[in-house]
Amino acid sequence: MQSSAKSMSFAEAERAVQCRLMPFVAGGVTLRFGEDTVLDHLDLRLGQDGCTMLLGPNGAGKSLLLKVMHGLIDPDEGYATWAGCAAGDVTHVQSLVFQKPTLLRRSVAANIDFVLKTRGMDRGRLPWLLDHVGLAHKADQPARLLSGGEAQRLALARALAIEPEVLLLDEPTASLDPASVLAIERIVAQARDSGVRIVFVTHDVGQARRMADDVVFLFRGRVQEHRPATDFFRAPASQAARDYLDGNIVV
Ligand SMILES: Nc1ncnc2c1ncn2[C@@H]1O[C@H](COP(=O)(O)OP(=O)(O)OP(=O)(O)O)[C@@H](O)[C@H]1O
Repeated sequence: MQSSAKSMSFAEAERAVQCRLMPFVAGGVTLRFGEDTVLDHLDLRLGQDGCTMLLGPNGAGKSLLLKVMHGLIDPDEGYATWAGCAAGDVTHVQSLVFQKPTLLRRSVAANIDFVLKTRGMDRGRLPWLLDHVGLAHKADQPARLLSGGEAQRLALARALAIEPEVLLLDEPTASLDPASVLAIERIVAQARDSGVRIVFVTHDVGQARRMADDVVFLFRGRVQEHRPATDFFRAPASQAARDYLDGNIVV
């Protein structure tokens, strides 16, 4: 029998390693809490590859948008789809990592193994995952004894354990020291290079410059700008983005 790889054209083979969940398309996404409209007719389209950095001032709606993308919150109006599928139907091929990881009161290794087991993944990947995030030497240590940076690396290992097509990151390096920040960025960049689509919320403009392929700038629940990173950082189009990058207060 001919192998499927051999029967594919080059273009088909190239498509096969791309993320099958893309594009992400949001149209008219509106979310209200009482009188407050926190996402306001938000439109967004994310293409096939790379790392999208989601920037914007406090309260702009970045975390809520990630939750809508991950199907944790249904908008009051509008739609959010991944390759045409409702966000809530594809959570099994997405991982969401928060600023403060919630770890099980077990060993480092058991935290990862739990995910592999419950998701029916190959448990033989455990040593590779531990090594990949630089925690092999801490495998048997209780997870609660990890430093902040190590705990976040463990959270990333668990997120990667399911072999996600999309990795959503909500300020994963806030409050980490520079070396830990770079360690996390390296792991995320490797995931991106292996075809995982990344959407990354940060307030660290240096990090955004290092990591971004494109930038979505959110302001008052709307997408104010969505542009290639080089264009955005060279000449942000909106006053709000200019103020944000200049460190002026924009609320
Ligand atoms: N459960 C909730 N009930 C009421 N208001 C909420 C709720 N969750 C979020 N909000 C409000 O929605 C707005 C957007 O919140 P969100 O957490 O998405 O902001 P953000 O851009 O991630 O901000 P930050 O940079 O400070 O993390 C904020 O004004 C917040 O107070």
